[in-house]
Amino acid sequence: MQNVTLIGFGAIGRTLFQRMAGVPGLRITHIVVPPEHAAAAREHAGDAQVVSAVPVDTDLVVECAGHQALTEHVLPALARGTECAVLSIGALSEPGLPEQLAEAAAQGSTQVHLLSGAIGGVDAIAAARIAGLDSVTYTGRKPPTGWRGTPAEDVVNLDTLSEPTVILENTAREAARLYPKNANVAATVSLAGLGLDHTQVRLIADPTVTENIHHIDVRGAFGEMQITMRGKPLPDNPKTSALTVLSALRFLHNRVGAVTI
Ligand SMILES: NC(=O)C1=CN([C@@H]2O[C@H](COP(=O)(O)OP(=O)(O)OC[C@H]3O[C@@H](n4cnc5c(N)ncnc54)[C@H](OP(=O)(O)O)[C@@H]3O)[C@@H](O)[C@H]2O)C=CC1
Ligand SMILES: O=C([O-])CC(=O)C(=O)O
Repeated sequence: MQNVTLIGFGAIGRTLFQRMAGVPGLRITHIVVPPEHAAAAREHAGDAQVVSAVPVDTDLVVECAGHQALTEHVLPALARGTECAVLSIGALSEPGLPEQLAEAAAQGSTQVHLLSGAIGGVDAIAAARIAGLDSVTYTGRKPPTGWRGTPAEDVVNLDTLSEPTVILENTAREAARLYPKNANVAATVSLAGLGLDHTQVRLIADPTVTENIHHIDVRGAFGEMQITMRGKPLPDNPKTSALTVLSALRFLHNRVGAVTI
């Protein structure tokens, strides 16, 4: 039995926790939340313990909390030798953080896994990179509700928007800096491919759609690839596609399955 600690108990953490019930070979034993959320989290945590730090004897950590959790919890866990899987990939746009994660994992002789989250095709981009990539572009399109609480509110009036409107056209690094909760896919695609400074990103607020739509165009020595994902958002967080939870579940299933895919 592998003991798993979740960091974060928001839209992803709660859904993942519910879906993990009954998965053989794995159990979520601890959930790390900010102290002010501890009482509310205990109401939904079942037998898992709600704590403020990752326990030293956990086998595996899954982060679904945000930028701060990477420095506060993931770096020390890796340095102690605990394997970690990360969903807040947008946070890796902070200069130095990818190197810090790599150094902490090396110090602990373990690995940090950057999960594919809301997007598919990360395996293909990372494989194609080996032979050389010419261009990687990413377009993220969400309904106006998906942009609430972000700098998009200074660019357009989300309440009255009547047609698709580009709110950012820049590099993946700039997209992740300005829209950390909406540019995880941009950061993932970049880290698999040409890097944050060489991946072009367009973010669009679109009142005509109800899904989170991710489109990737990749060209290189391998050929070409175009992927469009139309992800249904989680009911608790319109910024987050439901597939993100499933990508973490896939990772966990692969930890214990005799065959991994
Ligand atoms: N890789 C991908 O494709 C995707 C990644 N994500 C990322 O996954 C993460 C979780 O998303 P989601 O569940 O939708 O977000 P939510 O905002 O619903 O939940 C995140 C929770 O983590 C808590 N939290 C923040 N900091 C810490 C910390 N240091 N330690 C423990 N808990 C903390 C938050 O508390 P509080 O509200 O008080 O801050 C909140 O309760 C986000 O970073 C998001 O950007 C999301 C979608 C796709
Ligand atoms: O669709 C999602 O789940 C989240 C998203 O756009 C992103 O963070 O890039």
